[in-house]
Amino acid sequence: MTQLGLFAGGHLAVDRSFATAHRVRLDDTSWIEHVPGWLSGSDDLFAALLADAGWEQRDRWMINRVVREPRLTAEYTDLVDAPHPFLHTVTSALSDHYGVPYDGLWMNYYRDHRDSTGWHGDWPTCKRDICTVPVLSLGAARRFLIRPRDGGRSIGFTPASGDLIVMGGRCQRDWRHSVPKQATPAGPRISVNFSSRLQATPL
Ligand SMILES: O=C(O)CCC(=O)C(=O)O
Ligand SMILES: [Fe+2]
Repeated sequence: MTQLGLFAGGHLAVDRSFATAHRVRLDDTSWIEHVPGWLSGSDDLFAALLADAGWEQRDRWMINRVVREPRLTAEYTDLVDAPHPFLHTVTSALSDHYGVPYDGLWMNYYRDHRDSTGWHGDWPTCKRDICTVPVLSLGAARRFLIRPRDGGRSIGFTPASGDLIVMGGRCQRDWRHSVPKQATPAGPRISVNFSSRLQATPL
């Protein structure tokens, strides 16, 4: 672990060696990677983002009615506006390791076990066949599922606070992912999704 910053008494660091990374091959062209314990000091980052990010309740049209999204969202299309300085360190470590120039953030705040994200592929942040999408988990552990686009068995992960889940290859084309609601109570969770203008631009 390299120590990269001290904020609000907390020791924040990322593992630039990605020593704990475990890659699962989904099919010939898609993969998903779990990196347990990648960020240390995650509770401090969680608390700071909860307090300082610009959380919004979004509504969306579903066929003919407006549906309130079951989570809050904070979007930073330009990394310079990131609500915490350590997010710059996190982003540069991810860009160096995965070879993608990440330059934006998309964050979800799941207030409790009733909040969720339905099955989807990332759009409009991934307009290329091949995209690498890192998602950093902070706070409560929740299930993260991925399944083939046309249906089939899902593969599940339970990223803990500080864990990274990375979707790669054709995941956003051929697979769908979700964070389901759950029956058992869970505390709040934030996910930080990293985006890149490059990947958002079709080839
Ligand atoms: O919260 C997560 O772990 C995933 C969120 C997600 O897939 C998204 O916002 O596109
Ligand atoms: Fe997503």
